[in-house]
Formats: sequence, structure tokens, C-alpha cells
Amino acid sequence: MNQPYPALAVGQQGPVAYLSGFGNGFETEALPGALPIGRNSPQKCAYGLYAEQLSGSPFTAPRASNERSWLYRIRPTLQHWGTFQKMDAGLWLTAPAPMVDLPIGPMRWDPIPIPDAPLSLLEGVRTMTTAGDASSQAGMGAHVYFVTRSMVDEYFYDADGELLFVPQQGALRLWTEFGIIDIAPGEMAVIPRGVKLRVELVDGPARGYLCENYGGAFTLPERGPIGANCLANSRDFLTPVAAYEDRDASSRMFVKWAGALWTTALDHSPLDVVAWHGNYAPYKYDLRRFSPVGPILFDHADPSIFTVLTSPSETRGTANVDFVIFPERWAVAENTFRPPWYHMNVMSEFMGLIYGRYEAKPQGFVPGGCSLHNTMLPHGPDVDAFEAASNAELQPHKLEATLAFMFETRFMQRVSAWAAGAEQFQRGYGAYGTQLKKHFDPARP
Ligand SMILES: O=C(O)Cc1cc(O)ccc1O
Ligand SMILES: [Fe+2]
Repeated sequence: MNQPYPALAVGQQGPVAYLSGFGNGFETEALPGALPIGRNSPQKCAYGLYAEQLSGSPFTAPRASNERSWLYRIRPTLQHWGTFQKMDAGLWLTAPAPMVDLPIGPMRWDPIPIPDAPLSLLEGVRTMTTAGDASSQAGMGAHVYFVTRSMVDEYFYDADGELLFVPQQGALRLWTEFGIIDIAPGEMAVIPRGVKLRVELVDGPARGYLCENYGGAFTLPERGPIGANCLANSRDFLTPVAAYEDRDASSRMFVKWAGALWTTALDHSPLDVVAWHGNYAPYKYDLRRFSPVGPILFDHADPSIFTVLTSPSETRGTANVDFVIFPERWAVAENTFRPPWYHMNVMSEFMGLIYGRYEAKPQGFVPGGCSLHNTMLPHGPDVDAFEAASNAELQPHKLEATLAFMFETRFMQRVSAWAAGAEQFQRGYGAYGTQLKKHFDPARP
């Protein structure tokens, strides 16, 4: 574990202290009295701090979607702002990205092994698909990441989108301006657009999925008739307490902006926020706390019942991105074909598997792998899953030790040349449906 940083300063809480709730107006200070009381911008801030507002929504957004925080920091972000050089963002693409000549059909990848080369998060992001247009704040990038080295004196923020981390192997420690977040497989974290961080390894090389959401900030879906409980509950979302670095060292700052990476030299750590308050802040969530609600008599419900977070578009009910999981649950429906049905969807579906087996694809879709079922392309259970589920004895059955997820977007997804050319791209997958047998017999109703 790479831990070259000094112990937390006096008054700071430990690295695993969190505040509970989703989108609350939080307040937290690492030094007593660092937060101004009853105002945001006193003439002089305590401890000689600068006040800075970070707005994640337009100033005039309605209250329910208005997001901003006030940061009390050693130096304002503007002071970090030296001369930037533009860098090639490598395999991290941004929509609209060049489209490879795609076959029309489903696509799937085996897990891509973690490379041996030293890769920080910034060097280890590989875009699988992009959708929409980042500069119009619509769509998303679906990436995999490989991390084999911690960022040391390197910092980063993404202006193009918010970052939803879904670890699949290995834990990460996210040192953010707002405090420290630890995540491991089974958990997720969201770093809002514009929030600076550096990413450290905790227990060896790491691999996972990353959704870069160019659109409206992720929020909890409405529950409608489900009422006030179940699905993802607000209290299980955890935001870090304030923690800062007062570190003068030759460092680099990277900004992902307009699809490129920009870099400048710094002589200090920009993770220098001593206190903050507001509702625009990073958070984590343990996906195993999701309380699934589903059909308890017959039929298979739409996967929207498993939405953890949704990024709304301007059209009601039409998500820019939905983050949906397929967690452990009981299957109890009577006289029902229980796995997902055969379907075609106006939304496009990027899936990953964190652990276990996915019921519609018991073979070939393995932990660390990915699949893409694009706009209006047919998909559903493979032949083995169909035959097994059509003939199974329908006892209550627990789908155990499994966790898959989907980034589902209203936009068609374009596949990167890297993904299409990867050795792990399953070239024969597109035709898996042709193995489904004809069972029709007009003499047998
Ligand atoms: O295609 C998939 O495997 C994801 C999915 C699951 C489900 O239960 C219903 C619809 C759907 O798209
Ligand atoms: Fe689907």
C-alpha cells in the first residue's frame, strides 16, 4: 500500500468517517470553527481560509435538483490554475467519439486482465462505449479501469461528467476534496463533476467499471406506489467528513475537459478543504444494502425495479442514464418464465458482472466481463437459460452470491476501437440467439 502522506492533522477525523443520507445539506469541519456560522462568505474566514462555491446545477435550478457546496480551503482553485498543457487522453474517449464500424447485434467481452504495467487511474481508464455528447451534457461513457499504482502528488478532476465507480476487483481509497472514501467490490461511489481527487490502491491491483455521466446528476429514483421504503434507502448513502492535506510538494494537476486531459504543475496539494457545507458532495453506497422489490406471485417485472440511481433527462421518465443492479434475491413467481424475457429496447444496455452468475447468461458472461445490447437490438436468455427455465420446477429459489449491473441510457452506444479490437471481444456472441430451438407444434396447445 502506497501511503507516503503524513498522518491526518489534529482535529481531523479518521479516513473512514462518513455522514449518512442522500443529498442532505451536510456540514463538516476538520478544524473546530472552520465553518462560518449563519453565512457563507464572511469578510475573513477562520484560519485564513478562502471560501469557494462549487455549483453542480445552475444557480436557478428548482430546489429539488439544486446542488452546490461551500468549500473553506487553504487556497482557492483559481490559485491552482497555472498554465495547462493539453495531453492525449489515450484510451479514455469522450462522446461524440469516433465510431468503429459496428456489427448490428449484441456484443460481449471476457474480462480483460489487469495489465502488469504501472497504471494510475488516469492511465488505466479504457473506454468501452460512449453515448450522446459530453459538451451538450447528455449521455455517458462506459469504461473499465485498471489501477496498478496509486496516484502520488497527482490530482485530477473531471469537468465532462460525474464519475460512478463500480469496483470489481481490489479496493480503492478515493482522497477527495470533501474527505476520504474507501470502496471495495460490492460497493459504488460517485464523484460529482468538478470534485478533485486522487486514487490510491489499498490491497493490490484493482479493476472495475466506471460510468462517466455527462448529464443530470445521479439521484434516487421515485418510488411511486412502493412508498417510503425499500430499493436504495437514503440513510445508506455515505458522504465523507472533511479531511484536508496541508502539503507543499511538487505535484501535478490533471483536468479532463472537453474530452482532452489538461495538466499543470502545482507546488501543493489541492485537497486542502478544511471544512465544507452543502448538498453537492461525493458519496458511496454498499449495493448489498439495496432492498429489492419484485413480483411475488407471477411474471417478471421490468428491470427498472432495480434502479439504484437515475440521471434524469429533460424528458420525464426517459433517463439519461439509469444505474441498475441485479442483486441477490428470491425468485418465487408461479407459472412464470422467471429469467429476463426476450425483448428489444429503445434504451441501450451496457452490463457488467461484479461477482457470481447472471441468470439470463449462465455461461460466457463472467465477472469482470461486459456486454452491450444496443438500441432496438433483440436479446434475452441464451439457449441453456431458456431450456432450463422453461422446464424448472418452480420452487422458491434464491439467486445467491450474484451481483450484476447495467448502465442503461436513452442514447445509442458507440463502441471504441479498443473494445472492438480487444482479444477478449467475443466475436461469435452476436449469433447466440440462432441456437434457440423451434418448439412450435400446432397439435400441442
Ligand atoms: O437484458 C438484460 O439482461 C437486462 C434486463 C434484465 C431484466 O430482468 C429485464 C430486462 C432487461 O433488459
Ligand atoms: Fe435487456
